Amino acid sequence: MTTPGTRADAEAEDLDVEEALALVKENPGPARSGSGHPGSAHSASSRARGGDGSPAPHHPADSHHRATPWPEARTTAERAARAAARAARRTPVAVPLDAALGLTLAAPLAALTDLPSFDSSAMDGWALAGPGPWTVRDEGVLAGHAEPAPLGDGEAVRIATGARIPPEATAVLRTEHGRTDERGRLHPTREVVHGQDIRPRGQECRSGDQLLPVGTLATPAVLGLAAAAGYDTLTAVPRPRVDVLVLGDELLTEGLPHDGLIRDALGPMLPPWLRALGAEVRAVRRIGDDAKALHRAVTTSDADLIVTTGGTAAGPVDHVHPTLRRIGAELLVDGVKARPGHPMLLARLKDDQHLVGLPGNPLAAVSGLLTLAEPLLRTLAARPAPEPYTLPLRDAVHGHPYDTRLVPVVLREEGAVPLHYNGPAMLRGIAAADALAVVPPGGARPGQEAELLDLPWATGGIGVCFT
Ligand SMILES: Nc1nc2c(c(=O)[nH]1)N[C@H]1C(S)=C(S)[C@@H](COP(=O)(O)OP(=O)(O)OC[C@H]3O[C@@H](n4cnc5c(N)ncnc54)[C@H](O)[C@@H]3O)O[C@H]1N2
Ligand code: MOO
Repeated sequence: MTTPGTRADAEAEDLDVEEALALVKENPGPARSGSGHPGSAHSASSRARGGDGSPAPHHPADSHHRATPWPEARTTAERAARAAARAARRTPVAVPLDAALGLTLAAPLAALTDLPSFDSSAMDGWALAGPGPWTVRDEGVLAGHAEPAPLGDGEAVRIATGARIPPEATAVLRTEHGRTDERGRLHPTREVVHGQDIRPRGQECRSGDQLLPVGTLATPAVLGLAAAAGYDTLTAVPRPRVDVLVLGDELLTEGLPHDGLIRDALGPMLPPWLRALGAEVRAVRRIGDDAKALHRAVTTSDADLIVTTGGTAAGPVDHVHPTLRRIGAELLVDGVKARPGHPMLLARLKDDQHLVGLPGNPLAAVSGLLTLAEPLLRTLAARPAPEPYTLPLRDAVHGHPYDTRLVPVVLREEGAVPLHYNGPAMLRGIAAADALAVVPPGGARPGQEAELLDLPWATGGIGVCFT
């Protein structure tokens, strides 16, 4: 059976995606002070929040003049996605349940059946009619079997949990609450209440009842409920499609680094991470430092988002800016006051197509992923923004004078513990981390609250599913 919310009328379907998007709160902004991790045992303290919601100090160097403050960069990415989703008039899709994990419902989940759909036994035991003792039928009733014959007064039948209740039955007696005498008659060992252990048809819902609204995230439990309620497919906001372009002539895809060549760390890291952010990754292409190939790859892609890695700076083979200029792309974010990752960028290629340029340094790429790609993909996928939260930092963290720092931390009872090996070219810290702490310009004292960005595998939420 197909989801009833899948309508032929394209206009109506567009409205459904709009509706799903509208339900997604705008970025709630800076983390509230003293807000502990929503799902952790950490209690909140009451210090001022982390992040750099306050205006960044004036930067003296003009090298930095275009750079966007970190919080604003995230808001810009989210707004760009809202505009793109409107422009693209994206139509909801009918997705089989086994492929729908992590999608957002674009139609309400209305029950296609009563639940339970028939009166059923809640326990293994006997279905009874009238007061005992009862004569017990020879043949029992199992789950999934045809409707049993009606019971006469004083009659009982063996019944399994989930089996259909025979017509005229008045109660179910659990196996452990009945005994049969030498003549085979059944006696209760405790009082029998009318209707006990019978799940009446429609107890959980009636056909047509709304079970979940538009905008609900398809969690494993939602998939289970949808199946129980008769669905084979869900009507969902389509996953944003992403193409990944890995730049750099120095990159190897296997073996040990040699002769100045290094392993590509981003090709293996980005696709599963992007999927955890709600994307469908279609292609991962290694472009080298070839401006022509980059131009071709960008202009022939029909992805909602192109993610490039490397080539964002101003070196001789940094082709991202020249390519964007050549195709007349609009730079929405050209550098962010963030460390690592300050050369990250966001460009609008078409009304419904964007490009996120991640710096080549691997931790700088992570920073760009969470600063620009995460809000963009989350919004396109109509996923709700994670509730911002703060925790005290166990140790002091050096700050950049003007920029926000994103520092890998592990979350412990005593707060967020900053990790070493957090340089832009290093993945050793982030690979051991639970979250990134947002350290405001100027740094943080021990005990100071810092906003935290959870990593998808550490949230314990839907993000753990790298579908
Ligand atoms: N003159 C300046 N030079 C640089 C600046 C600057 O402001 N002025 N910024 C530095 C910062 S900060 C960063 S971050 C990088 C960003 O550079 P690009 O995005 O142009 O990246 P590349 O130059 O291509 O590579 C940088 C670095 O990362 C390595 N890399 C690249 N791709 C990968 C990959 N897939 N896996 C592993 N490692 C990768 C590459 O070999 C370089 O070592 O620019 C600074 N320079
Ligand atoms: O942005 Mo770069 O990552 O500071 O190294």
